[in-house]
Amino acid sequence: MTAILRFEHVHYQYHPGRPVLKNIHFSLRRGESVALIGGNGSGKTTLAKHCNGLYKPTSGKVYVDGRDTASMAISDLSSTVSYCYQNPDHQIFQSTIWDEVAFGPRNLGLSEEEVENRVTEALTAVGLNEARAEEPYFAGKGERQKIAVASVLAMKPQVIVLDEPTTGLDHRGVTDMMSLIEQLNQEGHTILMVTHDMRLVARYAHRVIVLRQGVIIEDGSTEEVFAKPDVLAEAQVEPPSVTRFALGCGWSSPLPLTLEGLQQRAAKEDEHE
Ligand SMILES: Nc1ncnc2c1ncn2[C@@H]1O[C@H](COP(=O)(O)OP(=O)(O)OP(=O)(O)O)[C@@H](O)[C@H]1O
Repeated sequence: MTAILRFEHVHYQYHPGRPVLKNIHFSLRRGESVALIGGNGSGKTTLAKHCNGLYKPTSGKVYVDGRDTASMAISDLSSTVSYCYQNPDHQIFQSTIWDEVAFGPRNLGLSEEEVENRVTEALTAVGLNEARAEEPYFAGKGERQKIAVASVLAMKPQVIVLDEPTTGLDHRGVTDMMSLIEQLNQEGHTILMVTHDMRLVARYAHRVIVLRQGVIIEDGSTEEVFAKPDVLAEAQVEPPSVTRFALGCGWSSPLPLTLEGLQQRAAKEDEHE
């Protein structure tokens, strides 16, 4: 797999002398499903907003499909990588659901027929095609979240960056949203998901990047990272109960965890909820 997104020694500060991201260096390969985790204020959203050029590094480089984001507009990058806001209300601004989802494809200069096709496909994927004429602001939180995801889908980006996509959703909403994200990944989209929900990480991510105070302190396969409770504790991340269960059995670290085992147990816990 080749790199579709590459951070090279990225530093970022909102205020001089107060760096929020420090020497961030990693690549995402095509088709990966990666979770970005860390405690509150560790820099996850700031990092995520660099992926599509919303933020430009204070120093260092971000490359999207080999192109330096520093010299590109968000609109030029949006067909390759799209960022889905943590709060859908930061993203939604049109008066109907259809217009909201059509906004991005229209900006790409596509024909009205192609725009219609993409909107229908994206709204169908999130189960909202019937509601296309409604006003997004009257939709519930789960539906607004889906509208925001549909808007990203309609751009057909190769990389989808999702910032806490399940926040505020009920159990059914979380299951629907995660099934959709899993399906997109299986169709070949690269996924980078910011989340505090370690059970979702155990079930859906193949790789985990751990941030602490703006520094990547771990980057590895999900089973490798969850086998390091000391790293998770350092990052102020509560390990999923599946790894606590394994630790409780007295297994020595590194734990004999497999991705399949993690996924199965996380799925079982979901069913029992
Ligand atoms: N617009 C801003 N201006 C100034 N400082 C900011 C701004 N946005 C975030 N910060 C600061 O940057 C640091 C990283 O914030 P960020 O939101 O990226 O972290 P996070 O890991 O996503 O947090 P959370 O899990 O709480 O969403 C925090 O100290 C935060 O206060």
